Amino acid sequence: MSQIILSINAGSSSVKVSVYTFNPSSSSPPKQLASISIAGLTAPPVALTYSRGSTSVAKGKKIDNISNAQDAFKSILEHLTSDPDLEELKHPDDIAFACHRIVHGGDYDKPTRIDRDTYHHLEALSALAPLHNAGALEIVKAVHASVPKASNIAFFDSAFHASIPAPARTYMIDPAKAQQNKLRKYGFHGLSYAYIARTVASHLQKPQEDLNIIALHLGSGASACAIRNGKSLDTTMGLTPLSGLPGATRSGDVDPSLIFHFTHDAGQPSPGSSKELHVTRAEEILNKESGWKALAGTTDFGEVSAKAEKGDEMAKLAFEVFVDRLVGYVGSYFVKLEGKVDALVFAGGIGEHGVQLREAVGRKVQCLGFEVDGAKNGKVGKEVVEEISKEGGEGKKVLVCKTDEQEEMAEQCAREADALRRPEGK
Ligand SMILES: Nc1ncnc2c1ncn2[C@@H]1O[C@H](COP(=O)(O)OP(=O)(O)O)[C@@H](O)[C@H]1O
Ligand SMILES: CC(=O)OP(=O)(O)O
Ligand SMILES: [Mg+2]
Repeated sequence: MSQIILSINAGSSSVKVSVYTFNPSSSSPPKQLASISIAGLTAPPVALTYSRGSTSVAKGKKIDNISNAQDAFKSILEHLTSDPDLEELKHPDDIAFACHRIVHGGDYDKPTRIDRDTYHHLEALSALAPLHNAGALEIVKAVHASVPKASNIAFFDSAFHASIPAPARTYMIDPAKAQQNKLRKYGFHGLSYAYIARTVASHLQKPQEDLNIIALHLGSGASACAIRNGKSLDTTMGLTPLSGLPGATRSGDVDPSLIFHFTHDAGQPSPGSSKELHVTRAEEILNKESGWKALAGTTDFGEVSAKAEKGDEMAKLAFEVFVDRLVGYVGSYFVKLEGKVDALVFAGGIGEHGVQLREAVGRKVQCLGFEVDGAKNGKVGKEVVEEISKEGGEGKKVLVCKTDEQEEMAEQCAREADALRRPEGK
């Protein structure tokens, strides 16, 4: 009999949920029934978008009285269970699995059922990533209360990077301190990179074990990943999602001593800090008050690109800083992969929609054998993976991949459903 999977992706300012059905006794992949999101939690208006199959039911509909991830999830569940046309999901008890994207998974390297012990482990881990894990854990609590029959499964954004070798994941600091405080590179966006590796291998008709790519996940948080033989070899985010590339509100890499010249309050708790959620002023400035919002005044990279084209100096600078850092990592990863690269892959909101960004990066990495075709770049369609490189060339492809973290969780959940399901009576 078919079962329902709810895939929940709690971002810093939005909650996205996709609903899937799958048959545990068949090997067919899960089928998406509906997709719903509430965005604008940190910068109102709060807006709901809902589609069922190919029907768009609501797009950016303003909703009131919601300001946190937990309330957003409750409202989403209410919308789904009260939609008369979503016949497979009439009651919370119809949900067999609730999949949660947890950004920081510490040493966890695979999907894990959340029981009392794992929940406490995850709470303790939040100290390493207070800005990223807190919303997701709030939703785990809400699901536990309102969907009591579901098996809750944690999918970690860091798990895909468990294969990064020691020289790339070690910081050159006192090893005893590093071990004691778990200070190392973890890496994030791993669900997205797992999806990219799987779908790009299939597009190139190669076994995933033979796939070598440089993948760029560019959304409000941005990172790059060198993938060798289908596994993560290195990535730009580190102990937390702050390092590496800049983002919408994140600085990316800076000299670590910069913050003491920026503010004398660097180590003080930020005004938004609470007993449960300890965030310093330094973390707040570098995570929430930097990036292209600081330089160009907007978190929307589409707007940065449009303003840059019209000659706005600060938007142009923000655009060029991003390109500068991106091509630096592409060069570095090209060397780490010893030049054996099947494709450069753009993904995430900016990777999918940023025509100017892809063109600008393409121009600078041409020396490595990647050539972006202007016409193809301008008309990327709806396929999961599309080529934007020139025919012929040196055989190094440039691709755009419509990555989907919710679908990746549903796929992995369906594949391992028997092992992940909650034992009877627990
Ligand atoms: N036309 C566009 N050109 C460049 N960037 C765009 C365009 N449209 C959307 N974006 C960017 O995509 C981002 C959203 O990407 P997404 O991967 O969904 O982000 P999130 O990290 O929130 O999951 C937006 O914040 C915006 O910066
Ligand atoms: C890990 C991370 O930065 O996630 P997001 O891009 O969704 O904020
Ligand atoms: Mg994202």
